[in-house]
Amino acid sequence: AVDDYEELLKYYELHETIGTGGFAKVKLARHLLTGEQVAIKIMDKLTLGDDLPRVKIEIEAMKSLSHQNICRLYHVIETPKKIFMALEYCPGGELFDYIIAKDRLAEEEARVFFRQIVAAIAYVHSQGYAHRDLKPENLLIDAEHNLKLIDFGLCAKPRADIWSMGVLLYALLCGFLPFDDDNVMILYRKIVRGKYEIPKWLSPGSVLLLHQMLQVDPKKRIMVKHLLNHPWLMHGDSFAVQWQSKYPLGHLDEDCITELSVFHKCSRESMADVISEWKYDNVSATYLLLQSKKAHGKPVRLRIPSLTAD
Ligand SMILES: CN(C)C[C@H]1CC[C@H](N2C(=O)NCc3cnc4ccc(-c5cc(Cl)c(O)c(Cl)c5)cc4c32)CC1
Repeated sequence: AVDDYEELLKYYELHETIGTGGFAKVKLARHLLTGEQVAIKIMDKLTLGDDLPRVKIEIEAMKSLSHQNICRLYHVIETPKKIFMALEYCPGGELFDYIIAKDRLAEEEARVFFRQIVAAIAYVHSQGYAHRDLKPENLLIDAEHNLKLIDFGLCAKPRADIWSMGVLLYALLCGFLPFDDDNVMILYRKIVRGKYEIPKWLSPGSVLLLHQMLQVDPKKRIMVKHLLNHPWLMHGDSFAVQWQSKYPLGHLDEDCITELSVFHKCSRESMADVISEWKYDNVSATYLLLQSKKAHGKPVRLRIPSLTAD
């Protein structure tokens, strides 16, 4: 249905499909005003069926999550038949494929990635959410080799992510899962039994941390706040994990407001008021993509629409 794409094509140039999620297709696109690449997650409401509430949950959660290790939502467009989400593009693909390609990661590289995962989860929990679907497929690698958490379709208010982070750390360090089986009942029994293989290459520090995270009894598991300055994460001269967001929603960037207010021929105050409404329309997308350009050392400049008509 071309008319469903009419609104999207006002603001983006669509390119090839770069991936498929469970009930979504993800296409590469370019935001016309800023020239920045984005990933457009395209969902058909009819085929979504009972999964529609899950998409609404993901959208509401992502609107309030602004963090350097969480895939940023820029724009939401809903038409009679489709839902489009313009998201931060991550050219490095899935962490899952990265681990497979390298067989397993050295402890130093695993530590750098795991600190980013702990920062993302500490931030998500500070906003009152739990991701609840943490796995290597849901962590993408951006252009600067940083991790970005995606797929908040299962997130909810309670907190339940520590054990999953233990499985993630095990996968980073070992290249395979601590509990695995094709038969789901056998897998379930392995999980509740809580016993897993400890390969010879694991350091004593990592064995201890895994033990503290993979406790079957939730009450015995380490808490996120104790992870932030855990000896394994602080190994060497590293400092505690800085989990706070570098881009809090409440703080607006002056340069981006200036460029937008000049472009829209309005005052900086009224531009700041419009941005602060966070409608996740093209104003939100343009502001966030200008902020991203600035963070990557690119000029905070918009393109004149007539020149983008080519
Ligand atoms: C669980 N897996 C199978 C799902 C796949 C879906 C395609 C993904 N993908 C690529 O395949 N190539 C490159 C690529 C680049 N930038 C992306 C940015 C955002 C998302 C994204 C974000 C959210 Cl929040 C979300 O919910 C979903 Cl489904 C996708 C995917 C990207 C991507 C990788 C994970």
